[in-house]
Formats: sequence, structure tokens, C-alpha cells
Amino acid sequence: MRDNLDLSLYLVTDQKLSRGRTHEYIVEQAVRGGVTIVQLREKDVSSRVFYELAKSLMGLLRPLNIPLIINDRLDIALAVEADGLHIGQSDLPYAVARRLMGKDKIIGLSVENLAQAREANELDVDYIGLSPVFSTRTKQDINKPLELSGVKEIIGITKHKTVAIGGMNSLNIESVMKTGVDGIAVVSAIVSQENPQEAAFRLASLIHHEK
Ligand SMILES: Cc1ncc(COP(=O)(O)OP(=O)(O)O)c(N)n1
Ligand SMILES: Cc1nc(C(=O)O)sc1CCOP(=O)(O)O
Ligand SMILES: [Mg+2]
Repeated sequence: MRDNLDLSLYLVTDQKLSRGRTHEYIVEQAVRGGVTIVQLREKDVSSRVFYELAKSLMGLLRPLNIPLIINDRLDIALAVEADGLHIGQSDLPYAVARRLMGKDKIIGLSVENLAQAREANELDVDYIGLSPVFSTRTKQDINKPLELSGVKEIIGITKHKTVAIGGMNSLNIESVMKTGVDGIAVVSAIVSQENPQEAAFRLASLIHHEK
């Protein structure tokens, strides 16, 4: 658990959208632009490649004091002593993840509706990911978007920090921040932009304007 967790601008990686650039390049540029936390999410790579990427990003981010969260793969999170793990409703149960990660690590849980948000109130997760807020082409088989109304409902009952994910960009980020979320998680709005540093800077400025 972390008291000082800054979810303001949360970068989620996707090699397929990186236009041939390395993770290290995208992540370093994005952090320079104002990203406050990074999640390594790669669905189509081998365990060895995932591990090497995680190790390399740890080397980059630890000196900068930016937390690295590993998506889905508890084994990789443990292997590289990452700062945390993000799990969804179909991943490892939260209790198992917490037991193995330990009490000091960050654990985030995806929440797709009000009922799941109520259930999450019984858990000592560090944050919930509200997913998806809007439709997105980045991830297949997403649930029905929450839209702003669904986000507001969850904000009204949750005891946790919140990060909004799915279809977020510079045009809608202000309206999402106004719901009271603690931060915005993006893939394409940074990873696939020509200048990831500039893109992150623009998003971070909009977020801080609403905080
Ligand atoms: C910050 C954040 N929120 C939600 C998700 C989605 O997690 P999950 O539902 O487990 O889906 P996958 O990302 O594993 O496809 C996330 N990754 N990050
Ligand atoms: C990783 C992820 N999870 C989602 C969910 O709804 O659970 S949506 C998503 C991808 C978000 O990408 P973009 O910022 O490009 O829309
Ligand atoms: Mg998952």
C-alpha cells in the first residue's frame, strides 16, 4: 500500500502501437512529459521477452522514482521486484495477489460496474481502474463503456483511489477529471503519437488544470 501514489497520468504500454519505437524510448519520453506511473502490458510476447522488458523498465524508472506496475503477470512482477501489479476481474484473485506481492506493493483492480466497485470496497486495493470509460480500438472485447454517468456513480460509492481508462484523449480528459477521478490511464494517446513527450505534456497540463 502506498499513501503517496500519484495516478495523475498513467501510461499503459502496447508494443503494437509504438510505431517501431522501443518501450524504453516511449516510456522515457512520456515520463519527461509528465507521466506519473507506468504499466507494462504486453499480451503477445513470450515470458522471457516480458521479463527482459520489465527488468529494463525497472532500471529506467526506479532512479526516477516512477512506479512500474506489471499487468496480469504476478510471476514477472515478483521476478523483477516491480512496484506493483494490475489485475482484472478474470485474473488471479485479489487475495492471492496480495498474499504473494506483500503488503507494501501497489495492487490495482479493474472495475467495470457499480456492483464490482462495491465488492472492491471490501478489499485493500491501492486503486481501481474504471474500465472502459469510452469505447476504444486499443483493446478487443471490452465491456459496455461506463460513460461519464457510470464513472460518477462509482466515484459516489468507492473508498478507493480511481483511474479512468479507455478512449481517453486531450478532447475528453477534462470532462473525465471533473467526475472526481484521481487520474487518467492512456495507451494510444501517448504510445502511438509522433511525439510521446509532447503528447504526455499536453495531457498532464489538462489534468493538472482540473485537479
Ligand atoms: C489502469 C488499468 N485499468 C484497467 C485495466 C484492464 O485490466 P484487465 O481488465 O485485467 O484487462 P487487461 O489489461 O489485462 O487486458 C488495466 N490494464 N489497467
Ligand atoms: C488496457 C485497457 N483496458 C481497458 C479496459 O476497459 O479494461 S481499455 C484499455 C486500453 C485503453 O487504450 P486507449 O487509451 O488507447 O483507449
Ligand atoms: Mg488483466
